[in-house]
Amino acid sequence: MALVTTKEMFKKALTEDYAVGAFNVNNMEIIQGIVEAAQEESAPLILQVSAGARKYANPTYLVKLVEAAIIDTGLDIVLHLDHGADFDICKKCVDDGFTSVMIDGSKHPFEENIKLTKQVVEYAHSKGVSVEAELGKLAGVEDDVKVSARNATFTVPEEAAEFVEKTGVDSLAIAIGTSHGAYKFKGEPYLDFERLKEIHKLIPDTPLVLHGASTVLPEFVSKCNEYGGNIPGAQGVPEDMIKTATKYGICKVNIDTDLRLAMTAEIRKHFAEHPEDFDPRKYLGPARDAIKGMVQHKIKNVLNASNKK
Ligand SMILES: O=C(CO)COP(=O)(O)O
Ligand SMILES: O=C[C@H](O)COP(=O)(O)O
Ligand SMILES: [Zn+2]
Ligand SMILES: [Zn+2]
Repeated sequence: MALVTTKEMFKKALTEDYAVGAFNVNNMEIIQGIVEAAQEESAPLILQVSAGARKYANPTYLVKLVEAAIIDTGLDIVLHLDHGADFDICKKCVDDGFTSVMIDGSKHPFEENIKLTKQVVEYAHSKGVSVEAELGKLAGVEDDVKVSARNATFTVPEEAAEFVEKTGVDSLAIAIGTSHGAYKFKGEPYLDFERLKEIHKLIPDTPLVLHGASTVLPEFVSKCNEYGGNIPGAQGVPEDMIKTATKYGICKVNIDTDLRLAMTAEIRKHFAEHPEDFDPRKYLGPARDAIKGMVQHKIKNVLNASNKK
C-alpha cells in the first residue's frame, strides 16, 4: 500500500480493456466515500485535485487525508493534479508529494503546448512522477457540424502521435465531444469514436484519458430538483459510450459532476425530510454514503474495474 504513479495501473488497464476511475476530491467525506468504494471493489484508484480544490481545502490537508486513506484501506492510490495550468503549479504538486500531474496546455497553440508539456515532463520524470497532457479542446460540438469544425476543437490523430513522440508524456487527454459539467449535449449525445479509434491505432501504447465523463444520471438530477434544486436540462455521457471508450485506449475516466450531484441530492433530501437537524454529521454522513454508492456503481458497472487492483 502506497502512493503510486500511474505507470503500472495504466499498463494493466490498457491491456485488459477497463478504465481506472479518476475522482475529484475536495474534503474528507468525499475522499472517504471514494476510498471505501474502491476498497470494497478491490479497484485501482486515482484521486485528483484541481486548482480550485487546492484553493478550497489547502493541499497540505488533502495530501495528509489521502495518506490517511492509504493507511486505513491498504489501497494503492495515485494522487493526481487535475488541469494544471502552468509549470509552477505542476512543480508545486510534484514537490508536495503528488505522484501524477496534468499539464493542461490545450488552450495554447500546438508548438507551445509541446514546449510547456516537455518542460513539465522533464521536471516530473526527474522526481519519478507521471504526467498527463491534453490535446484538443473540451467543448461539446453539435452533432451536425462539419468535420472541418470538429478538427478545430477535437483532437487530430496525427497531431496526437507527434505530440506524444515529442513530449514523452505518459498519458494523453483527448477531445472527442465530452465537456465538463452537467450540460454536455444540447440534443442527442455524440462522441467521435472513429476519431478515438484512429488515435488509438496511431499510439496504441499511450494510455488515453477521457475528461468530462460524468453521465449526469437522471435519477440524481430529479432527486435534486424534487427537493428544491433547480437543475433543468442537465445531460451527460451515456454509460454505454464510456464502456465503448474503454475498448479503444481510454484508461482513465474523469468523474466529478456525478459525485457533486449524488452528494447534493442526498443533502437536499436530508434537509427536506429533517428540517430540525443542524449537526453536520447528520447530513454529511449520508452524503458520504451517496458518494460511495456512486463510485461503486461506476467501478462495477461502467469502468469494469472491480478486482483489478
Ligand atoms: O473531467 C473532469 C475533471 O477533470 C470531470 O468531468 P465531469 O464534469 O464530467 O465530471
Ligand atoms: O475539471 C473540472 C473538475 O470538475 C474540477 O472542477 P473545479 O475546478 O471546480 O474544482
Ligand atoms: Zn483542458
Ligand atoms: Zn477535466
